[in-house]
Amino acid sequence: MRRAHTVEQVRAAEGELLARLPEGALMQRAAAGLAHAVIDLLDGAYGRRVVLLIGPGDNGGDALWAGAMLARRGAAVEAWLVADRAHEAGLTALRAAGGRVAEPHPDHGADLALDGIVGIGGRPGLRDGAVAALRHLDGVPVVAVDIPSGVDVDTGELDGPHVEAALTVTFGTHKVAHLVDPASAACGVVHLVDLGLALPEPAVEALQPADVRGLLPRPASDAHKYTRGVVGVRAGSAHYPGAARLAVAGASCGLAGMVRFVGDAADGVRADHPEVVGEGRVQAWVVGPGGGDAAGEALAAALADGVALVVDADALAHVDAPFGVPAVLTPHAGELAAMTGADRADVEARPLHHARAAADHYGAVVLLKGRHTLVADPAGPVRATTTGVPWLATAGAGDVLAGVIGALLASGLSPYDAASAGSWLHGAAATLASGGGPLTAGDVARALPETVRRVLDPGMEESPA
Ligand SMILES: NC(=O)C1=CN([C@@H]2O[C@H](COP(=O)(O)OP(=O)(O)OC[C@H]3O[C@@H](n4cnc5c(N)ncnc54)[C@H](OP(=O)(O)O)[C@@H]3O)[C@@H](O)[C@H]2O)[C@@H](O)CC1
Ligand SMILES: Nc1ncnc2c1ncn2[C@@H]1O[C@H](COP(=O)(O)OP(=O)(O)O)[C@@H](O)[C@H]1O
Ligand SMILES: [K+]
Repeated sequence: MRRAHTVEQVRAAEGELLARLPEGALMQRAAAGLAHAVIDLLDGAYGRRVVLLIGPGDNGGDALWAGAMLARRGAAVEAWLVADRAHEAGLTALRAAGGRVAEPHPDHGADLALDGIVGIGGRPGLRDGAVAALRHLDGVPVVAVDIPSGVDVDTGELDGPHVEAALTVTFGTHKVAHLVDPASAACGVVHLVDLGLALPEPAVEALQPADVRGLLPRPASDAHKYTRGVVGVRAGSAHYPGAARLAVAGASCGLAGMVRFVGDAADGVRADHPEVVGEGRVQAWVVGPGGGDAAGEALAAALADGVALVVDADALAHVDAPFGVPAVLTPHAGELAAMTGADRADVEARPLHHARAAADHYGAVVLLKGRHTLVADPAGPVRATTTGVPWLATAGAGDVLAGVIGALLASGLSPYDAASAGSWLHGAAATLASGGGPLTAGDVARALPETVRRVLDPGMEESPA
């Protein structure tokens, strides 16, 4: 599991460790990890040109100490001080290693810039000195120290200018902004340097292949189709028959024992999936994709069964709070805005806030779709999905997602686990189907069994941030 903690949690954990370690030891660990990550990225230090952007606090201290290590290995290192003060011991170390301090200027020839403007002590936005210095670094890859300066660390929100990093090297644990958009999109690849912190339950977490492997249902040796769970799909309409077929395609990923379908598009559904049967008992319903005007009735019919639900698309407009049955609500930003009366732009700017608030309001798991989909439960950390590719932003992809989550719910996973593992698989299937190029929603559904096969193979590595 990738875990992300708040600034307050990090400060408390660091405080305990600082009291036991010699002064400066933690910063040395952080700076050494940072310098190694830079050397990896530059494929060496000797002869490379590195600019350090140095703010007033310990974040700048990390960058200065790392700069000193790079200078000792033969890099030409120049520190630009963008605040009214800078970490004294770090400055002394940089100078002693042959690095120099300079005013920001355009003729630096830098191969890379280190952003040590602010870390977890920073407020959103950047001050003028930092903005002016960054203008000279247009086109130069930036490695953010701990956090791309200017983002809101605990919410992942943006308010004013911020650094766009190619790589972020963080310390001790991930921070919320590394996982939650829009800030996480400014982090680039995120690399964690372990500091040995003892940390409490995280605020946000992201499943890794081993976590998904642990959650996925596997048929027992004496399994039959009913013990594996039956998922029902109530979807589609005369207007949107394709949504029914795509939701069924997701549900037919093989993770449940049987799929039932109720709706107008039964002929098309059976042409795609001859194994799909009609109305009957289910352990979970998927309601809403392409449901049109009949989505309210479909939701009422599914609710009458008293089983777990995935509520998507047109059915979301008929959800009352509190919802009262185990459920996953799967809005995109526009749908969540319509449900709660918020502005769509505000949902996109503050997805963590809105996902959490909606989960509390409805007393249900809310899966807010986006680049990093968020899964909020009324209790427990929010889960962010870091699998997937932008090609997945394609019509019908959400229908497939609803189907997969339904299959996992029917197999016995909790709404929280079904939503987060389903979203992870959906993103991973998109990456597999894309192979770097375009895809359709049907391609994502077809890639699901191979994605499951790969994740069940314990050799699969960590997913990227
Ligand atoms: N603690 C530890 O054990 C370890 C910590 N480590 C490192 O320390 C970092 C935290 O350092 P920190 O606490 O000194 O805060 P930091 O982020 O450098 O900010 C400093 C000052 O910046 C200012 N400022 C605020 N917003 C601003 C803005 N938008 N634009 C410009 N300036 C702004 C504000 O001061 P002000 O000017 O408002 O008085 C604020 O006080 C952490 O991220 C990690 O890198 C590692 O070494 C591992 C061990
Ligand atoms: N930039 C992006 N990168 C990766 N995935 C994305 C991005 N934008 C959207 N997605 C994903 O694409 C899917 C789109 O679903 P949705 O908006 O419901 O489409 P539809 O209603 O057409 O099925 C969601 O799973 C969402 O998380
Ligand atoms: K920084």
